[in-house]
Amino acid sequence: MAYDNSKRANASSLSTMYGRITHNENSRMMKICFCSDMDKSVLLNNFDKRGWMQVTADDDWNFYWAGTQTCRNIFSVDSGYRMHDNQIINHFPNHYELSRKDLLVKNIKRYRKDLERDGSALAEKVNDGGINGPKYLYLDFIPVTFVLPADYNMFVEEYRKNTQSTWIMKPTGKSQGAGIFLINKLSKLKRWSREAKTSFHPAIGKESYVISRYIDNPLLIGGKKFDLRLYVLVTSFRPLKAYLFKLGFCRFCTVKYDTSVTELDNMYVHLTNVSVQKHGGEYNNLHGGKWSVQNLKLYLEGTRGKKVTEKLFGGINWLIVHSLKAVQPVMASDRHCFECYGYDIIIDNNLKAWLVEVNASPSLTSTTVNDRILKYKLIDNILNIVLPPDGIPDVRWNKIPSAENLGNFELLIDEELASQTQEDNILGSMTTGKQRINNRWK
Ligand SMILES: Nc1ncnc2c1ncn2[C@@H]1O[C@H](COP(=O)(O)OP(=O)(O)OP(=O)(O)O)[C@@H](O)[C@H]1O
Repeated sequence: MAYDNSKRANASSLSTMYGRITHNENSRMMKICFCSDMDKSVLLNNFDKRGWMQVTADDDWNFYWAGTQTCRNIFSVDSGYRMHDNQIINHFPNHYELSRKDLLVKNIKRYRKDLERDGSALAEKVNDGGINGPKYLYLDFIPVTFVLPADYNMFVEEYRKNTQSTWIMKPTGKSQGAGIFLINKLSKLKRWSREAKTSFHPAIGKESYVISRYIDNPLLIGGKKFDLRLYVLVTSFRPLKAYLFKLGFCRFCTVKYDTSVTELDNMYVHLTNVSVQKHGGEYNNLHGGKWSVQNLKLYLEGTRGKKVTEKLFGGINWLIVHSLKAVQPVMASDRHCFECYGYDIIIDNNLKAWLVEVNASPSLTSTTVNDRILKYKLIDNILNIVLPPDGIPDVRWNKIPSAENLGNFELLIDEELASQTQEDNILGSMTTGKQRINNRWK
């Protein structure tokens, strides 16, 4: 879709009907015009409930729930499109700095290096005697990852340090488990490269992949692997303002976890994506292999204790905040934008949380009744946070929602409100005092 200013002129039919929405008394009577690339009931029902009117992208919209590509088009220099103060949109133009697997890793690695160079205590390293050398004490929350083909030689070096490790290969440009496979031998990677005609020679390779150390000791419940899907709303990157939706869920594999080599290609054992699991014979349509985060918390408090459970969830908040801080310098923090990210997190059996991926367009498809309720609430709560108290999109608003408008979201960080305090709180909920911080990550 191409955008140009002439389209804004074409939008006059609606503008004259309702008038440009401005912050005067009349505006309170006016309808909000929304545009959506997605035909999802959880979205449309929410807009409908608010009495909003659907318009096309060529009209003068106030609120756009767009696909990532549409958003990039709108912000592209070529489009010449200028948003006015009463327009907001659900993506940051370069969200891919966080949501593309290779860029996420690159940004986190750079963030750690920058902190290290600045002598920050956050970049402290510890030598746990492992063959892989010193680890970051507080920022070791992504599995060791390389981008292929660019980092092939570095990967081989790492692989040779421990040839017993399993690795997971993921194409950077795909989702829903497509093209993912596990390897436990370099020869398997080489064979695949030959068969797929994909060269891992840095100068020749075309499609890019990430290869990550496979977390082979996931926390199992009922013998099955699961990951967490958490929703994080960012309303600004500079200053950073982020909220965590408390109603996340676990997504379970349908087949019991099994590390034997014969099961390495069995994706029902290893990949937690619903898009993969729903094709399995064991998939349950009623609960969809999902469990609420609240249930997980109760289960962990009962089986492992309250303290370690709190520490785990503090650690999750910590990794979310620092993944956002890692992309903060490179994100175009346009005031018209907000974004709801789907965080995929795996917990290992030592109750350590690992960030697997961040999705910029988490699925709004509902696979179960509970799913529909949850996603409807998610959208409702997002709207309450991104809209000023009078409900009219306005980029001049200070983006400080009232406590009652947070709904099921909790504030993770608002650098404008109290920069250090919240970070301390997050760290504090993981542990208190330096010594205990050290213990946390040992
Ligand atoms: N390093 C890892 N260790 C263990 N399991 C992993 C690892 N990376 C990914 N997985 C598993 O593979 C699944 C798919 O990985 P990932 O989410 O990165 O890919 P995707 O296909 O892009 O998924 P999505 O549709 O969520 O975008 C994860 O949900 C998780 O179950």
